[in-house]
Amino acid sequence: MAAASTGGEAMPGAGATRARYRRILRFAGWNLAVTWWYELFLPRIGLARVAERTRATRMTRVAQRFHVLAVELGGLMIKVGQFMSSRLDVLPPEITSELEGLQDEVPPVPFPAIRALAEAELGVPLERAFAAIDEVPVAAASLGQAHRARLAELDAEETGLHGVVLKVQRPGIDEIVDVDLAALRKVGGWLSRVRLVSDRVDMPALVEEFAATSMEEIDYLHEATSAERFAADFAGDARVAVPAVVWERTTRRVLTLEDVTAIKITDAAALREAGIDPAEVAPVFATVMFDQLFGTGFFHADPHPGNIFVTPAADGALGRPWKLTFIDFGMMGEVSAGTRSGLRKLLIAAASRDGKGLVDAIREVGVLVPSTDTRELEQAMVALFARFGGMGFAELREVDPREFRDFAVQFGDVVRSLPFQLPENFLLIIRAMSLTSGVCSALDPDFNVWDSIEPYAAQLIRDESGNVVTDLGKQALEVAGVAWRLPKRVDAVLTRIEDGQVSVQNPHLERRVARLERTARRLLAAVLFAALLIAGAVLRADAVVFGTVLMIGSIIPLLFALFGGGRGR
Ligand SMILES: Nc1ncnc2c1ncn2[C@@H]1O[C@H](COP(=O)(O)OP(=O)(O)OP(=O)(O)O)[C@@H](O)[C@H]1O
Repeated sequence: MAAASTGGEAMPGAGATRARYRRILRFAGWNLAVTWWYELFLPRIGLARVAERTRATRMTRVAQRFHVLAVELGGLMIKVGQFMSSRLDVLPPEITSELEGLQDEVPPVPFPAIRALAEAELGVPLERAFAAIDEVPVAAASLGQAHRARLAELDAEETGLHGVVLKVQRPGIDEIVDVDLAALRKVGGWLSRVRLVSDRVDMPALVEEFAATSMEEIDYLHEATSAERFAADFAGDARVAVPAVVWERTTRRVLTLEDVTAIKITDAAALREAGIDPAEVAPVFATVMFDQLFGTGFFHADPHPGNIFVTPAADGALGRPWKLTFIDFGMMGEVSAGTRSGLRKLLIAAASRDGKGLVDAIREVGVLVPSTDTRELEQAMVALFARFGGMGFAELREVDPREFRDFAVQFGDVVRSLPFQLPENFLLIIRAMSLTSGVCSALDPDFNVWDSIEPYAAQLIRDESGNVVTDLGKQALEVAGVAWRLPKRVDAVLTRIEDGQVSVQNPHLERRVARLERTARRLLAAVLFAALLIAGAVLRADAVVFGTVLMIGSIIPLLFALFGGGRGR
């Protein structure tokens, strides 16, 4: 792309830095002024219709201009674009879909500049550190680029590694990030003085959240630590491999990792050639991802096909014929204990068709601003359960799909009118889930990713019943509050647990918990339905892809398991 000249620029001087800062502010200032004119001034003089009529075109144009600016400036502006494209909860679809395609469209840095930076960082000439380096990068991104290399003999002996991949940051990226963050803070300050924005988004917090992620991304020591944490989480697990970090050749700006190039996970032809059935990879991949989300709580938030290899075992030495090898630990997410507790409540509320409880749980998860008036949302939830909640599988099949869609659109309006803001870790979870689901369907179109979640939902229910047993005093009232609405079987068990009739030692408890687990399958469907519908609605029913996919996705588990015969045993 011709405009990409400054994206690859090395070491900006003070003049260039100032120019960059001014350019970002000019862009933001101009677009804010135009938006103010249309959205605030025109309605005041009775011309609201003009603002409405031109809104979609204006938004598209702003996004297109930002796209050009981001590609031209590189640095954090690309990340800002990617970040905005994922904020489907707060930004209009005209902006998010235009920026969705914004990839790292920057040219690679010429090798001499990469060499200079790597040598300054490592403190030795590259010839001493490496036996060979491929000067043509494997990949070039806005913050750094990757080169294949071979370790020098001594290092190779010490580490047992030969082939490595060397990730080197773009020279001057620190200064660029500083300038970009300073400009963003300024723009964030402007925006937070606009009521329309400050009512919906905590702008300074959002900028700081973005700044923190960006600072982490330009710290390769952080990525190396994440790689090792992820490796430790799966230590001894024959399904997963992680490249080793060559710490001697790693600094904040240079990351040296074992070269683990293997078969790209979605390369069906190569998998078959290696004697691996792609359909057998899908369930393993799904479980490994859910183990992270529901088990360790530390998850890979960017599991796109380019970041996962399938590594065939040399002569079956791995204990299984192949492994999944993850790379790129720059974007990791965590599922906190608070989130898990909120999700548990969501599960119970959805299962008990408790619209108000569901809204409370959503609030607890931190998705709704505390002062929000949620009556309309509660009504929508109640209507949702009233309309579809009591139907059998056969009946649901008879429902005209347009009715689902109409309901979703109507529901979407209610949700959109609320000050929703998905916390960053939720966006990462949704991102990880949707990438996982995409990879799985590429591997096996018949594979139902929701099947793999069942055991985890069962575990959540098990945890919940554990809480009831161990923390009776605190929980009893709360549980009693929802228990009457629970499906009969769950209700009976919970009541007995509450009454102290079932103790931890009680041999019947296991059986009862096992029954709860089976019931969880039904609960799961309800939760997935509600959660995905909410997510879909929050992410806008009218967004070209994501929202719609989630909306449709939300119907599937509902049809599939909520009232599906035979699954509850
Ligand atoms: N350990 C490794 N073994 C083999 N190839 C690797 C390894 N690490 C990185 N690569 C290659 O380099 C490319 C870029 O690496 P990585 O994804 O880590 O960088 P990035 O700058 O975070 O890129 P992005 O965020 O755009 O995916 C990968 O797509 C892969 O082709």
